[in-house]
Amino acid sequence: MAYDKVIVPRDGEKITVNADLSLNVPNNPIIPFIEGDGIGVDITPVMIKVVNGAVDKAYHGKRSIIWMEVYLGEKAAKVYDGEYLPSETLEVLKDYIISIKGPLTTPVGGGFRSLNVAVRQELDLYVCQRPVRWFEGVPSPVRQPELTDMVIFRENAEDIYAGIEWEAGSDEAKKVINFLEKEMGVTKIRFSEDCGIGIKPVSKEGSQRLVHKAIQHAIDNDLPSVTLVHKGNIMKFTEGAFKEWGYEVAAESFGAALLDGGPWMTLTNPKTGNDIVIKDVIADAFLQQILMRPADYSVVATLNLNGDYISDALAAQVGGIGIAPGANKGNAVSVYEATHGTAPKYAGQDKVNPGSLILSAEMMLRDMGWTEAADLIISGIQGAIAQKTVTYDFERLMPKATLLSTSEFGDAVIKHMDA
Ligand SMILES: NC(=O)C1=CN([C@@H]2O[C@H](COP(=O)(O)OP(=O)(O)OC[C@H]3O[C@@H](n4cnc5c(N)ncnc54)[C@H](OP(=O)(O)O)[C@@H]3O)[C@@H](O)[C@H]2O)C=CC1
Ligand SMILES: O=C(O)CCC(=O)C(=O)O
Ligand SMILES: [Mg+2]
Repeated sequence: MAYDKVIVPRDGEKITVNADLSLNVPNNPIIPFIEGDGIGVDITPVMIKVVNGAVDKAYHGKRSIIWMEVYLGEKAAKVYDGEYLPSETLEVLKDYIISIKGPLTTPVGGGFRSLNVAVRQELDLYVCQRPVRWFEGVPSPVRQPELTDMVIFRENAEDIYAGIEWEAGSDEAKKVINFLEKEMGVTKIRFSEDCGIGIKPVSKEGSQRLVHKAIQHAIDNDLPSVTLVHKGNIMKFTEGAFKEWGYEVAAESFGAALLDGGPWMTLTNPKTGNDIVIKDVIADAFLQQILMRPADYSVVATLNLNGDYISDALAAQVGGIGIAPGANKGNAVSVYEATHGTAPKYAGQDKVNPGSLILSAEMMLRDMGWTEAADLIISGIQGAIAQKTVTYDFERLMPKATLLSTSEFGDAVIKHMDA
């Protein structure tokens, strides 16, 4: 298929999806990439170099990734005459199934709030999967960072990220407030004259498909628990319902039974025979417990806003968002991306840590079944950190470390791939 601005390489093939959602990955898959704004220009080429290095080392030319640039954000606005979110890009991301993106700035005054959120919603990438693990030697603010080993499953399509809100004083806000007061009997809007209004949609279907994926991940990876994190004591019909629907899907789809009379549940992992506990915790208590008792948590399933906060908080425990990977996943299509943003003050300085995007690519390779290349990336990162050859974010906290630039760190990762 010919696109308007995207040049499809001749020497690659498409990844396709089977009816059971498994992937057919050719030996020369075309993978679309989005450079990203801000530090995207620094980290994306380094990620590509590291991935190519791992694939070459693992498969000696029998497999290779054929990269295809597609455009979103500021670069798209240049290529597509002012369009930040070209429909062609969304089409390519859908057609090619697996892709990877750098971070994007939300344009000031644009018609949408966040391009990143827009991509997730347009492609219905309803899972934001963010693993949090510690690499030996990474500086951490906690005493035993090795105890933090979790995978966040953040709902990615609903909640306040739907962007349904009206500015204080606007006709729309007044209209909604009027409706709430006159027709819904609401008496608790404290200052109704100057009040912004936001709506938080949370559905049964949206909650259950997310929790289903989280439980399946625990089964596939033989993990001991899935924790539903919510603020259901305050937001009963959104966050509270998420919890109820989560337990319901555990019982109805996976045969979970009440543990000691409930509400916690347990199920037997059909693949290993081990128990998986399904439990829940209120979000504020959870933020305390991840510091005090991180070993109690493994898979975490939560709503969109909680997941956003929890992602950065947990990343901090294992070294910060310089080393926090992620993936946005739908039923077939996935877009891999780091947890961090565009860090504009460092843009173009060849300074920041490319680890988050490299580890996002490592997740991508593993999901493609290219585990040998994925393993090499892990050993390369471990080796570079063990030698204390790191970027500024680690170097400033690590005694006697050698400061590397973004590109030098990428080269160090490649150098240590055999380690
Ligand atoms: N998915 C996405 O594309 C996301 C986009 N954004 C967007 O990014 C922009 C900037 O957001 P902001 O709130 O500043 O958050 P950022 O995540 O961009 O940066 C915050 C801080 O985190 C640290 N940091 C971020 N990335 C790295 C890295 N690769 N290596 C080392 N340290 C890193 C830096 O800390 P220090 O100063 O201590 O060195 C940086 O100042 C906004 O427009 C926001 O909307 C935000 C989050 C996600
Ligand atoms: O899109 C944005 O600007 C922020 C998104 C974000 O913080 C996240 O996905 O973690
Ligand atoms: Mg965030």
